[in-house]
Amino acid sequence: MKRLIRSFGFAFKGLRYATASQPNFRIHLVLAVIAVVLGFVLGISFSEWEWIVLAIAFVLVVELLNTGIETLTDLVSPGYNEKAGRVKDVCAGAVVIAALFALITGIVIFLPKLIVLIHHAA
Ligand SMILES: Nc1ncnc2c1ncn2[C@@H]1O[C@H](COP(=O)(O)OP(=O)(O)OP(=O)(O)O)[C@@H](O)[C@H]1O
Repeated sequence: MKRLIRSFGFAFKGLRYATASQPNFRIHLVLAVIAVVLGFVLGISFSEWEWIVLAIAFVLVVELLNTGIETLTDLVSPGYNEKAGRVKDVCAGAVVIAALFALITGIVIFLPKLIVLIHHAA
């Protein structure tokens, strides 16, 4: 049990580091909060919540792995190295794919409901 609590402590240290050092991670956290608030306000269904939670977790996990690999790359190759650059570019590509997935999920779920809401308000 003590080991488990210690492991959670390290994990939270990693999350704190990513939040403090990565502006992109903070932006994704803010967008996640906005998506959750919109989910409650628009009263989305259970299966829609599943997609939103999946999209949020997917983006944050990919962003964390990107941060970890970036840090490791800087450790292994502090100077200029073409391959180090390629590693970071590929990881950045993974973040873009995850973010696009989340954006499309958000549009598919929220946009029709927002349009109905705006029509009712007008
Ligand atoms: N050691 C290196 N050798 C060659 N090119 C590098 C190196 N480090 C970074 N680069 C290039 O610069 C780009 C930006 O790298 P950087 O380390 O600044 O990450 P970043 O995009 O600022 O990431 P983040 O904003 O998530 O911290 C990389 O995608 C890569 O193309």
